[in-house]
Amino acid sequence: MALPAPAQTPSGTRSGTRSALLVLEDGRTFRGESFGAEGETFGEAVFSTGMSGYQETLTDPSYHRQVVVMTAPHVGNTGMNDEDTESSRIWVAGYVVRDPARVPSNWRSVRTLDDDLRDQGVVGISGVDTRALTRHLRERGAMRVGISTTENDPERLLQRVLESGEMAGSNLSEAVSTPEAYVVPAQGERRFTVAALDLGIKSNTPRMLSERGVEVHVLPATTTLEDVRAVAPDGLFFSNGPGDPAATTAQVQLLQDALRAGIPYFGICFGNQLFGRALGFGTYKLKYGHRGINQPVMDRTTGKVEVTAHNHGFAVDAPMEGSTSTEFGDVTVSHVCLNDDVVEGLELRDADGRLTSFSVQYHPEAAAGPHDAAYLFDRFVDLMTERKDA
Ligand SMILES: NC(=O)CC[C@H](N)C(=O)O
Repeated sequence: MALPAPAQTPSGTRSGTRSALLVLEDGRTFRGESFGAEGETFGEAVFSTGMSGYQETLTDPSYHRQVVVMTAPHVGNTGMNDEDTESSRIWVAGYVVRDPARVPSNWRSVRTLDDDLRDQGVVGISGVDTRALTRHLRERGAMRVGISTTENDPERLLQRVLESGEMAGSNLSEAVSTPEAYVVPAQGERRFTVAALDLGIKSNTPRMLSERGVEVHVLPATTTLEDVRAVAPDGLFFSNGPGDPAATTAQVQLLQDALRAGIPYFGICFGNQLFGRALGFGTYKLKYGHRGINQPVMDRTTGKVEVTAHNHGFAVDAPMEGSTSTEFGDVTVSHVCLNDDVVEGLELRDADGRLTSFSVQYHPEAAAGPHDAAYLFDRFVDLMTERKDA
């Protein structure tokens, strides 16, 4: 017997009755219910395996132009709070969930996930078999997708999906970067100054540097070497960010100039890919990428395995064994993903074998995520300390 419909929707829950359509670029179609804003959206369909941290995922600028499919079946259970956002807004182009929380419950929750998606105009879909969708993306690879609450015909939506932009070849850094430079002060005594290029930076990165006595000058993506020098930095940092590293040239040149000037460098994710390109390696698109908070990585310099947060669809193509000599020094692959042997870190050493710069493909700032890799911020501080003492 069918249950009687509730007399009214309890406050804070989704209305969720309008139907929504999802069409992948190879024609596979899913039907579900509208979740978040109504309308139509397009992007690259990717899946994230994180069982928590949806607020940090949604607000990570690296997801710009991507439609995120959550493999965790229940999403929104702890609502949205005012502390965990990784930037000023939700960046995902669309959101796909199986079973949204009807009543969020957490002492910090101030809004529902549905409210925030709707208020920020982010189109989503719920009630989708996210296991089937994820398996499809895993087998066929990441691809373009459209979600619509206004179109009922899959063929017509497919046409628009095929007209939408591809991720490969997209340069998106300037679309997400800060328009103006700003400073995150060091906590306690200021020990170092770092110039941090914002290519889509997450709030937790300057926070983790500032906790280590670093004054962080967050600079726009269009920054020149003169702007970097004006900060008189002890180190240069390039953040995570959206888009195809192969479509980014100005920042690669800036990094090469900074390396020639002898400024120690640390890069995260997109910052690892641009470091790879600056050193002369290529980058390539992974079939479906790594997105989640439990990816095993080995630090080959210590042999230790860490459980890490990932969000990348591209990777650096560098030789796993031996070192490669470049005009900047000798490069080795310092970290590797134990799931699929993808390059997860690079290390540059001078002729005396001293570390001069390094980067990782994953997220030591890990918000949300395990904090196994936080030691990398200490490694950057140690590198700047050695430079200062030298
Ligand atoms: N999180 C990131 O920095 C992502 C880097 C790049 N856009 C990729 O998808 O691989």
